[in-house]
Amino acid sequence: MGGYNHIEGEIPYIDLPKELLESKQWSSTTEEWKELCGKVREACEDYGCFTVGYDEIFPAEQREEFFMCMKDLFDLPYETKQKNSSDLHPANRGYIATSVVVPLYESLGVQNPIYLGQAQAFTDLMWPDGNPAFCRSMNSLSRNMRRLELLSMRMVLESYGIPTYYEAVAENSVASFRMMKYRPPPATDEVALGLIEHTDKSFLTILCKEQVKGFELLTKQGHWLQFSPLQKGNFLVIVGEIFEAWSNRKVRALEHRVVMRGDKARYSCALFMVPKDEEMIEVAKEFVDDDHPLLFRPFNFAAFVKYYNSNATSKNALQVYAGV
Ligand SMILES: O=C(O)CCC(=O)C(=O)O
Ligand SMILES: [Fe+2]
Repeated sequence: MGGYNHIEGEIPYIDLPKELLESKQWSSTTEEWKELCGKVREACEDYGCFTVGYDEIFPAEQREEFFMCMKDLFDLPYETKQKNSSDLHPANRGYIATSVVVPLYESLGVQNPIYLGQAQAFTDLMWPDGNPAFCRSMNSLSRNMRRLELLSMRMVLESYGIPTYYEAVAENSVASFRMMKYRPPPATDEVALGLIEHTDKSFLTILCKEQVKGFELLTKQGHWLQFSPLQKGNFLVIVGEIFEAWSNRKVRALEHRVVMRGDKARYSCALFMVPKDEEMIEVAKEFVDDDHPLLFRPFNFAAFVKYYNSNATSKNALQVYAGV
């Protein structure tokens, strides 16, 4: 397996040039562009994830500022956080409080904070007296993550020779932003599950991490690998189940979990590229032939989420729900 800039702890690191991230024109015929698209695709197929650096465009200070804001958010009273609610999408658009099921985990989801109005509405809900720093910071971080998400998607499609799907995928998806806090285990020498192993219900997920360990991923060889804070790249691009289905399993959804050790709380945030509720997910015809029979029947995204939410303990929910 070749071609990655760097593999540390078995996760590929891909150096996406600053110009590419800044540019609005993501199409090119140069060899360099093609080669880079190939690397992104290979990472999605072989690993289900890759890391990228992003410091020039989104400096560490700005990320740190947002993580400070997030601490204030989770310090708000339960009653306030609970105002952010959603029946169909508790994880993507609502508040998940710590409970017996997830004793260390707490999260708040916001739909499309890449738009200032949406970021403002959430901020007003949490801080009726205002919190402009939070609003600005969430809006700017999520916009940068969305840019990275769209670019990654574009590059994979380009590498498969089907860039024309890009517009539809981008337009028919929403940017679901989720902020998470994990409490440390009750005793410092204890190791405790922060978030159970799962694959994301997204096309792609961009994860931004603070310097507290805990993210673990299942390698193709079947062992759990800790994502080291020293690993190059501050953003992790993760393949989700929807992309796996749409590509007829050409790309692989990454199984991951969070394991808490030590005495520090952990904060993280992620942007999920999820289909709009009404969207039908249908395997792209280019991925089906005599050697690659159709693996998933067309399914509606919201109906699948509803099924998953009521059968959350079932593994391989998508396979059970939409597998041929
Ligand atoms: O907090 C993390 O690092 C991972 C979160 C995650 O996997 C998720 O929200 O789907
Ligand atoms: Fe996840």
